[in-house]
Amino acid sequence: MSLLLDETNRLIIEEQLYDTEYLGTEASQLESGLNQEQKEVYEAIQQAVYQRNGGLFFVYGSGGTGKTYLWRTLISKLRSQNHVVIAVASSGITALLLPSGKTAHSGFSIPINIHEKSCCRISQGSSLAFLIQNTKLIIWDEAPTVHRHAFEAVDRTFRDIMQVINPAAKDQVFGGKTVVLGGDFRQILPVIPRKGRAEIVDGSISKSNTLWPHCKVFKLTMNMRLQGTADQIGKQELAQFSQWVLDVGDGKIPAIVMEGEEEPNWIEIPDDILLKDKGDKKKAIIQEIYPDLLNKYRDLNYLTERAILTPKNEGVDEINNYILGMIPGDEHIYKSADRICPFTNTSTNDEVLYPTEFLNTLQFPGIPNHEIRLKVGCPIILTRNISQSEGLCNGTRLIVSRLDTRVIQAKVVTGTNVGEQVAIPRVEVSPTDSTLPFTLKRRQFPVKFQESQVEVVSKFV
Ligand SMILES: Nc1ncnc2c1ncn2[C@@H]1O[C@H](COP(=O)(O)OP(=O)(O)OP(=O)(O)O)[C@@H](O)[C@H]1O
Repeated sequence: MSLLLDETNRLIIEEQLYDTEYLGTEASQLESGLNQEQKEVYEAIQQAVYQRNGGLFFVYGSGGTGKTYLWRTLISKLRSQNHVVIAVASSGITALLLPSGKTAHSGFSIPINIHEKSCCRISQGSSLAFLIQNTKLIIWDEAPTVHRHAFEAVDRTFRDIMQVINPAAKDQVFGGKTVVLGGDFRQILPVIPRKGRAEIVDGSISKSNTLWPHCKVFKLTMNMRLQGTADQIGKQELAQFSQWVLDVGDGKIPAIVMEGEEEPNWIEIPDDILLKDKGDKKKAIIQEIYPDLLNKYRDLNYLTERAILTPKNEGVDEINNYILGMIPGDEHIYKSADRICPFTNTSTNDEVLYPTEFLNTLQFPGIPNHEIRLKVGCPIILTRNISQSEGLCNGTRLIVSRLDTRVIQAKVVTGTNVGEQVAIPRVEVSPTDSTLPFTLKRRQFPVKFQESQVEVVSKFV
C-alpha cells in the first residue's frame, strides 16, 4: 500500500509535508550527540522499525535524562525518510514538546470514560485507520500517567485495524506496530478519583497482563540537564536537588506517621529548600517565586520560568486571587451559564431541586469555575484542548491582551506558537466524572488565571 495512493486523506497529506532535507540534517546532528544509553535504545528501536518486527518498548528515565531528545532524534530520522511517525503524550503540554505531537486521547480517539473492554473510536476504512496502517513508529510519552485500560483499548483497536492488511496482526501486540512508551513511574501515576493506592497502582501500564510481559524496558540514568549547566555552583545545587527528588520517588527518604493517620505519608523537606516565614505565608511564597512581580508580570521569560504548585484547587484559587489583587488594572468578572443536560433529567422538578444558584457553586477538576476574574496583562492557562495545530491545548500559558464580552484575546507564551495573538471563545463543558445525579453543562471560557497550578504532590512537613 502506498501513501501516495490516497490524495484525499488529510492525515496522510500532512505526513507528506515535512521538509525531509532539513529533517535529515537535524537527525544527523541529534544522532551524533546521543549518549551511550540513548544510542542503545535508538538502535534497538530502529532495528524493530526497519526489520518490520514490531515490538513494545518502555524507556524509563527520570526528568532530564534525555527522553525528549531521543524522541526528536527518532522522529527526525524516520520522517526524513518519508516514514510515518505518530508522536503522542498523555498531557497536552507535553505533546507540545514533541514535533507534531498530539495528546494520546485525540491522536487515537480514546474514550474519556474508559473501562477494561473499551475500544478506540476508529472505524475500519477511516482516514485514521489508514494512517495507522501506514505508521512505522508510535511514540507515547508520559505513559505512566495514563490508565492501562487506555493502552489496552489502543492495542485492541490496532489489532482490529491491522488484521485487514495482515491477518496475523490480530494476535500481535499493538497489531504488530513498533510502539515506544516513555516516562517515569516515580512521577504521577494515573489519577483515579475516590480510589486508593491499590487501585492506582493496579491502573498502571506495568500491571497490564496483556501488554507489560511483551515490553522491553530500557533505562536512561544520566541527567543530561546537568551536563548542559555551565555554572559550577548551579550545577552542584541542581545535582543535589535532582538526587533528593529521585530519593523521594524511590521511597528512600524516611516517611513519618502524623497523629490520627495510619500510614507514614509525610516526609521532611531539607531546610535549604524550605521557606520558613512565620508571617503571611501566601505573601512569602509569592515574593520568593515572583520577586518584583509588579514590574515583571508582563515579561514572558520571567513568567514561563516559574510556577507555584499546590495539591488542591482551593490553594490555587487563594494564591491566584492574592496575586490578581496585586496586579494593576480593572478586574473583569466572567460568569458561566450553567444548566442541567436535558437528556439526563432525572425528574421534571430538576429546576426546583437544583436551582442555578446551586449549579453555580459546583467545582470540578479541569472544569472552569462559575466565576472567572481577569485583568489585562495577567497570565492565564488554558484548561481545554482548543486547537492542537495552533498550539492551544490544555496547559498552554497565555497573557491577556484584551477582555471582550464574547472572546478573550491573548498572546501565547508557551508551546509551539509563542508570540501569536489568539482569540479564545466560551465553550460548553461537562465534568466527565461526577457523583451528581445529572450532567452539568457549563458555558464558560476554558481558562484560569494562572500563577499557581494544581499538581499531585507528596505531602510535606
Ligand atoms: N545526548 C544529548 N546531548 C546533548 N544534550 C542533550 C542530550 N540529551 C538530552 N539533552 C539535553 O538535556 C536536557 C534534558 O533532556 P530532555 O528534555 O530530553 O529530558 P527528558 O527526559 O525528556 O526530561 P523531562 O522528563 O524532564 O521532560 C535538554 O536540554 C536536552 O536538549
